[in-house]
Amino acid sequence: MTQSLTIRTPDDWHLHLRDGAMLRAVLPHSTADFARAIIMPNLVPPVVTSADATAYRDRILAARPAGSNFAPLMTLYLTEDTDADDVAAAHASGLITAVKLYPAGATTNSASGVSDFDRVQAVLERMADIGLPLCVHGEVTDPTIDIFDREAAFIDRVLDPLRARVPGLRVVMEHITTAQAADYVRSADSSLAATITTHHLVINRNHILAGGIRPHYYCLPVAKREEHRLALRAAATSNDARFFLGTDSAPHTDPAKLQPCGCAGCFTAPNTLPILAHVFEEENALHRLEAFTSLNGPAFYGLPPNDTQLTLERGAPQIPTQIDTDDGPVTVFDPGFDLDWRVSRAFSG
Ligand SMILES: NC(=O)N[C@@H](CC(=O)O)C(=O)O
Ligand SMILES: [Zn+2]
Ligand SMILES: [Zn+2]
Repeated sequence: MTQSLTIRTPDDWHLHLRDGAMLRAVLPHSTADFARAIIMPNLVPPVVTSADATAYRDRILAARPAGSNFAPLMTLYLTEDTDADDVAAAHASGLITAVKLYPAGATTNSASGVSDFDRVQAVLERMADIGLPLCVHGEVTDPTIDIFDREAAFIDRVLDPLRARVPGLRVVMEHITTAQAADYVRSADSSLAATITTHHLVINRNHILAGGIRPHYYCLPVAKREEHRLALRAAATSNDARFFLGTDSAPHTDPAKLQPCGCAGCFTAPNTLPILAHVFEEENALHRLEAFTSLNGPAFYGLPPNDTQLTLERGAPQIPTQIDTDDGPVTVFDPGFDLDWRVSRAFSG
């Protein structure tokens, strides 16, 4: 039985850090295990301009624990009024790594997102020209489409036409939850990739709804049938470079989750690596964990992999069930099984 595994330090290609007290409380849980992360821009108000991104990046840098070199890779929130010149300048200066597309109304804080795709065509064409990736929350917002079908419908109705209208645009389908999304990524060329979350490798929709409703498992896109979870496991452990980790760690306070209309999001930053080691070991794919967490993402984004290392070792990790923030407690995602891998802190700085 493998007792330890040393890999290049992972990156998180989809992370919500929030702001203020929440940022200060959750950030150390990412800086402990990850060297870089793509920072989601769905603050209230959203991170829309390069000036917004500069200010947010500075708040993140200021909130890092002493000695941390964690690098926030900033994104801009695409709106129908986004200025292509501002985006191009933010890319040229190295400020941003991607632009994020939220269909208006699809998820948490997406009201400023896109309804009329004609209005973002020029920005997308400019992004294709300069090689700046578009990260996509891939769900249709048509209320007549069943929530469990919204990702698959998005591929046919929105994403495939959009990619055809903007040839060369590099796209990341974020937090994929279906076999259809994994198949679509495989069917495309290397301009298309996908992030897969920690929790979607662990739960299916029964975990949310059977035997009582479990708000802490509610996230968007909502977890689907078991066959889709298995398809995501197959994709994540396949060594296909188009699939990589984006935790979508999305903290909300317990009062915000545990109410008649609770918020969507799972907080997975503290225990993602122990959970992934468990999942990859179950799939006899521990030797492929590094590609998923540390190699495929940098390759897609044209960045070098980290030159530092992280060691996972056999043993129960010390992970709180809940963390305290000045905004209220935040519950850590419970995988529903005992963890037998932990990050070795012996050599970490
Ligand atoms: N995934 C979620 O359920 N929630 C995210 C938004 C998102 O990534 O869609 C959040 O910001 O809380
Ligand atoms: Zn999303
Ligand atoms: Zn997210």
